[in-house]
Amino acid sequence: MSLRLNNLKISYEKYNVIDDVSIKINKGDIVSIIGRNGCGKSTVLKTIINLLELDSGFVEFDKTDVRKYKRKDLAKKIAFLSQQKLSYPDLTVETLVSYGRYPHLKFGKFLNSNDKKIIDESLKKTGVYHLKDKSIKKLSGGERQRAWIAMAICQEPEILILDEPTTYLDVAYQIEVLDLIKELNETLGMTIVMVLHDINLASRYSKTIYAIKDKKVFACGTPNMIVCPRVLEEVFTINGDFYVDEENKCPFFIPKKSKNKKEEIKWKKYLYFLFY
Ligand SMILES: Nc1ncnc2c1ncn2[C@@H]1O[C@H](COP(=O)(O)OP(=O)(O)OP(=O)(O)O)[C@@H](O)[C@H]1O
Repeated sequence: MSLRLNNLKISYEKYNVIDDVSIKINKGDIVSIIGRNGCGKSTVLKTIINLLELDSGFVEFDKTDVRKYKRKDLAKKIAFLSQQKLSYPDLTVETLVSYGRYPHLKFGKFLNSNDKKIIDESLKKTGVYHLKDKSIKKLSGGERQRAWIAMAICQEPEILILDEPTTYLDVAYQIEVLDLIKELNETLGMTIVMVLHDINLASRYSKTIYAIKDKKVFACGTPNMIVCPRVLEEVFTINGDFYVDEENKCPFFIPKKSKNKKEEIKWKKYLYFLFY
């Protein structure tokens, strides 16, 4: 398995959002992409499954441009979970998870006993087997996220792509979902690419982090190389106190106030206007 994003340049109509981004993902890696809101993280993820037209550059999976794959063939290799939507279809967990088998079905064929076995295994691996007959509308946030992940692993992908998998989850569910993702990486050798907003979680769960700023990769490397004063000041205009998480062997930090004075002044003016 090899995945390379090469010198990507991407625009929405005339508005350029990514100027020159290259990312190399190795088999078995856990890669997180971090950066400020609107810097283009989701845009970059979408190019991996050929959802967007590129101005220039290319994405290569197993040495073949993803634009040359049939959508169904790509879906057998790469599963993509977009940011959680606020409305959910009224499906049982089992039906939702079974959708993961569709890229593997031949035209006009139904799920066979092997597909059903894979569905059951996916439900069990993600700890939602006991919920299989429940509507996904009636699940808690953490359970629902696990059900979506079950659908993705039911696809039996080599790469799992997750756009902010911890959004809307409380801290316990965030850890639960990321522990599950780590376990999938360790036990099934699944390569993980995700966008995370929480830098401490990215530090704890990633092997490699890419930080995006000004439409480019500002820095990439191990958590030790990225979760440091210079990178966080440059990318997020924040500083903080940095520590080592001895148990998880990674850096973590406690942020302090924004260093961007101009932004602070703008907000103060706005609050003044609202309240006086
Ligand atoms: N379909 C679209 N049409 C036009 N502009 C878009 C579209 N999707 C995203 N954008 C713009 O492209 C920029 C990058 O968006 P993107 O969603 O990739 O950022 P992000 O880093 O994932 O943001 P966030 O952290 O807020 O989720 C933003 O300015 C956004 O408004």
